[in-house]
Amino acid sequence: MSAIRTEKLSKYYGKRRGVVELDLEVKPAEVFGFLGPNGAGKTTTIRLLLDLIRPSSGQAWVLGQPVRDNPALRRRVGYLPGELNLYDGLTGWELFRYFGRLRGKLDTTYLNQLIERFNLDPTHKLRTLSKGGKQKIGLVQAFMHRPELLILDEPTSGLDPLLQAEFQKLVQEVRHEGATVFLSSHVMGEVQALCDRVGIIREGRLVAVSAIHELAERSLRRVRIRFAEAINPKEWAQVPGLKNLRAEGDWLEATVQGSLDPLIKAAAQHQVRDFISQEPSLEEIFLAYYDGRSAA
Ligand SMILES: Nc1ncnc2c1ncn2[C@@H]1O[C@H](COP(=O)(O)OP(=O)(O)OP(=O)(O)O)[C@@H](O)[C@H]1O
Repeated sequence: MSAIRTEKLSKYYGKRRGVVELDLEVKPAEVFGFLGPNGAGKTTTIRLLLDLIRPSSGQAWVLGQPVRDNPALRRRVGYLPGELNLYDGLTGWELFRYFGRLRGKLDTTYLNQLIERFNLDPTHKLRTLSKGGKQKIGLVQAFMHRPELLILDEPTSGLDPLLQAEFQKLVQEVRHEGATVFLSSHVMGEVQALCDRVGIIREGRLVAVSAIHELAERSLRRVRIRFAEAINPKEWAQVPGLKNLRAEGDWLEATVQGSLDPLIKAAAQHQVRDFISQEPSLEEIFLAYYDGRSAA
């Protein structure tokens, strides 16, 4: 059984494209990252999976069941919406109690643990909280009933680095307990740190699904190294994986495809003053992906 499956799932808002013929499969107990630029269709997909909006055509199944008109299924799923504004008039506690009642039971021990881990004060009304404060409430309510599947829309947006790390730990824990996590993001680093596989959506269409290590192998990085003395450009032309190489005086710049290891080993033969490696943007990852395909 798949944790999530969609078959030719499409959604149009009038004539506007939401998502187009999406065939998606997420396996049980995997962490799946759904990656794409703004407006690509991530939120639309998530809302379709939760039956919050209806598809124009196609079908979706969650935990082996059709999502349509299936309130029992919702209790088995934890959902973090992109925006929690609907509940602005409630305090954190009120929101947790409300969701606890909807889902039938409230494990207060686990809830209190989560509140502590996210360093949360649930006594304030949501409208008075910062974006990060609301995000913490949203995360706690998504995890608090130990759902079998978590569907999280941009889960770390607004979280400081410490809480991002706490979130990553929590995801790994629930996954070890057998839960599946589906999360959307437009930040490559977060997806790389957390996910087993990633699907890339662009203009409403799923353009690639790949294991995270394959994506990293294909991705490009811009590297700049400054040495203690002038270097010989010819030496660097031999290093595998370097493209767009420029070597002048005491510095070198190159685009590296895949592993940085050969370049680092070559650089280690000299005295290095500075080393800058830029994470590729989503656009560069897409380009590397397409380059890889056309070369294959
Ligand atoms: N209620 C709506 N009415 C009309 N068009 C919509 C509606 N919701 C989304 N769209 C359009 O559908 C497309 C996909 O939007 P969606 O919000 O799913 O993208 P996203 O990948 O989640 O982007 P973001 O990262 O900005 O949240 C966009 O072109 C958007 O303008």
